[in-house]
Amino acid sequence: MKTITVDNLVKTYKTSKQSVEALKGVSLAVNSGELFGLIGPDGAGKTTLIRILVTLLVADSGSAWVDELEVVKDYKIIRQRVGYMPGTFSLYQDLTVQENLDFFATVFETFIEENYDLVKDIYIQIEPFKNRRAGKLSGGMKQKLALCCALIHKPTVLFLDEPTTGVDAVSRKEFWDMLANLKQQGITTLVSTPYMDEASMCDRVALIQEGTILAIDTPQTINQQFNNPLLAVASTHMFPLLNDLKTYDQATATYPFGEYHHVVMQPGYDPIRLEKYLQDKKHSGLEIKVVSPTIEDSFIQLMSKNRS
Ligand SMILES: Nc1ncnc2c1ncn2[C@@H]1O[C@H](COP(=O)(O)OP(=O)(O)OP(=O)(O)O)[C@@H](O)[C@H]1O
Repeated sequence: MKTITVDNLVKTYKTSKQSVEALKGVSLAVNSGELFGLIGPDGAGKTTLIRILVTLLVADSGSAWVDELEVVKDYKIIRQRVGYMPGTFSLYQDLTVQENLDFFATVFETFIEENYDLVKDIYIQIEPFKNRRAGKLSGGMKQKLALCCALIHKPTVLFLDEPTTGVDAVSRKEFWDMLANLKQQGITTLVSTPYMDEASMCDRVALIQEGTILAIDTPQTINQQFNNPLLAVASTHMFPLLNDLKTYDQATATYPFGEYHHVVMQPGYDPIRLEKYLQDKKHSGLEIKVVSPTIEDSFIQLMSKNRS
């Protein structure tokens, strides 16, 4: 069963100076119980799509359904069924943790105790700070409180807009563990993120760029479509190395990747010729190794194909 269906959505923002086509005919479907990632850089259209699905924004054309309800016609019922965590911290900074929770529970005419099983794991982590004002929490704790508030009425579908942006690595990991737990409880989640490495935590992902979906599949399947040889290259001077690799005729793409530069090579490239080329350019401490593509490499390839 599909819990979210998006069919050819178009949304253009018009200002007096310019017109921005934020969604250029986006279609996708999220299965019931799925943890679905919407992955894309800043400005890709993630927030626009989520805001249409949670009924806060109306598309110019196309249609969308959440929990088999149409987003424009059935907006009132959808608002009761979904949990939504916007990208910017949207809780009351001057209220304490407990007061924020009580407030959201009251709005949805429920009590924390009523759906305690659902929020228990998260609530336990924020409980020690329950008398602290929300504005004084760390980034990771703010995210946990916002997630708890979004879950308080036991939604069937959860929409999370960049919940891990600006959050430290440990809190990011904890957050994804919480999402995996919610999946066990049958909640369908659509989560957006600019971090490509987070794709591997999702059942399926859609890669979005400039309002266009470039791929929708499991992270594994997307990765299998990367079929060029890939090298990781390092030397003592990484910046000139990057420039020299970019101008090498058998390299189709070069980009910094952790401690190395990743270089996508043409099929049948000559490894000895590459090494000689870099030695002639006076690079010392050269390290060249063949590596397997990560999901990030696959996304970078898909995005550069879309741009060219
Ligand atoms: N209210 C608005 N008025 C004009 N342009 C807008 C408005 N909201 C978004 N945009 C533009 O629409 C495009 C898509 O923005 P959107 O916020 O949906 O992207 P995003 O993937 O969520 O990225 P971000 O993380 O930067 O929010 C961007 O070019 C953005 O500048």
